[in-house]
Amino acid sequence: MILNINDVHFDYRSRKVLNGVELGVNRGEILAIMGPNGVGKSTLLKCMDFILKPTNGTVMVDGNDLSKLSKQEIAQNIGYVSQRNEVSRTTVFDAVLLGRKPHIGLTVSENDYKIVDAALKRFELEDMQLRRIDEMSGGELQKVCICRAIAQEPNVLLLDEPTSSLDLHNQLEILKIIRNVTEGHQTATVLTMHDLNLALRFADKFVFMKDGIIHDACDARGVMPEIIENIYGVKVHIEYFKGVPYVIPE
Ligand SMILES: Nc1ncnc2c1ncn2[C@@H]1O[C@H](COP(=O)(O)OP(=O)(O)OP(=O)(O)O)[C@@H](O)[C@H]1O
Repeated sequence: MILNINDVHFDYRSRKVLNGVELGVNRGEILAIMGPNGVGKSTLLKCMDFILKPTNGTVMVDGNDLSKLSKQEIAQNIGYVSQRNEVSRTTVFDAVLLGRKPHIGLTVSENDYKIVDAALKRFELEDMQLRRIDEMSGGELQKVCICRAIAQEPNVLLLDEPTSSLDLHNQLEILKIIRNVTEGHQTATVLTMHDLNLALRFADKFVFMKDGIIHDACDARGVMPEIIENIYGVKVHIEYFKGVPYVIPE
């Protein structure tokens, strides 16, 4: 496993949010963290990147305990895109180049520029590369932030609701890129998402959070109506179309 979370606890002062989370992700896999609002999905992603330090438990990346790594080593291993994208006055090009920061020595290399150019092309952002990110739409900015994380070339990519501002075309395109990168580079992606059907289409594994722990873990075919009802309190049917399961609320 490239990422292993063992017995992770986290409290915001007296408020207990994570209460012994266990999960693992293999190379080449996309894992979707599902669950209702406020259950702790974003908190768990932040603990996986040590933006928040777990009050107990370990996060292991590629066999390394995150608590023993420097900030730069963590950034070489883990890329994180927040649910709330921060806006500065930089251009799209500079914002994506920032993704190379953990790898850059004294100067930016030809290889760094090559990786940035390739990422911009992949995300169809070349024509926008000189635009300022504080003048972009929510969806354009979300694409730039994911593009930057891909240019970072991390072993593990953490994405908090990566498609929340994207139109249908961009949702599918960005998730295809994430799938291709995860499989092609044999890295791992962990994402949170509220759209069950989009997650069922792109993720390999699912964990459902409830009461601060992972309540259910399965692959797409293991997602049963009982799990959805138990987690969200909504009765659903699951139908298959072209081999992909779809969740239909009653
Ligand atoms: N900085 C903070 N200080 C105190 N409590 C917080 C803080 N951030 C989040 N919380 C609380 O911790 C709980 C988990 O929040 P978190 O953002 O991890 O949930 P989530 O599952 O990602 O929710 P959503 O699906 O709505 O994005 C919530 O009850 C939230 O109010």
